[in-house]
Amino acid sequence: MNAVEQISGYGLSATDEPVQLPARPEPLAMKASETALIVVDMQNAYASRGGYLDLAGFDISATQPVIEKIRQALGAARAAGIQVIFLQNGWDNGYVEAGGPGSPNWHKSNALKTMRKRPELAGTLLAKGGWDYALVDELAPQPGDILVPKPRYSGFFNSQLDSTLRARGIRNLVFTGIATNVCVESTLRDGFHLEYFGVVLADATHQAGPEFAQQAALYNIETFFGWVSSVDAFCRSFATTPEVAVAS
Ligand SMILES: NC(=O)N/C=C\C(=O)O
Repeated sequence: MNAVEQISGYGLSATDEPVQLPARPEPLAMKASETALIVVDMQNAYASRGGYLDLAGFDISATQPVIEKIRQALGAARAAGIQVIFLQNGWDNGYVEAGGPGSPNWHKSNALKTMRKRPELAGTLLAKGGWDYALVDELAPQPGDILVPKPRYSGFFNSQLDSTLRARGIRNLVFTGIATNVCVESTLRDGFHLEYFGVVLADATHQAGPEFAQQAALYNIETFFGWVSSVDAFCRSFATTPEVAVAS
């Protein structure tokens, strides 16, 4: 699918008071109506055994808890009337959108390199319409969510993400997904330059590569490009029912 798709459905919640999201290096004030939860590339390619990252030799053994954390964040976002946007990375099944040897993407994409090394995989990795490209079953888009296809690491490049956000008055982007150090960070950085406030829910993300890549990405985001928070903090901040105090 090439076009942005909105699954028919829900509207915004009645209350739209600003909340203070606990975050590093400081809390961030945001209104639900000006905020989107961005789910980056939660496709079989990045989160499932037998998907692209796994076949290319990256460790994906810790992605299941990330899926569960994203599910929690999605529940809180939808209940609070926060727009949910899924990014989906990949190309047509002839790989025209991937670029040929004239594109750095052709040289750096580990999916394309893996298919060149293993010709029996040709046409399978990140190809629209295939299992590898599909979102993981646990995170199927719901009515009201928006699906934005993208052909490069940054969700803002050659996609309809920016216009989709601006048309809705959205200026805060809450990031989840895989990989923290590639598509999450690339999208958050481009968002920074387009004047979006970017927050990563760290426990709802996972790196491609060693653990230090996760820490480096989070350090960069916290220090230069945005804020770092957690799923628990996000869910509590936007909870639609007041918490009941429990006596200890
Ligand atoms: N979704 C991502 O962060 N992707 C990382 C690598 C790739 O797509 O080759």
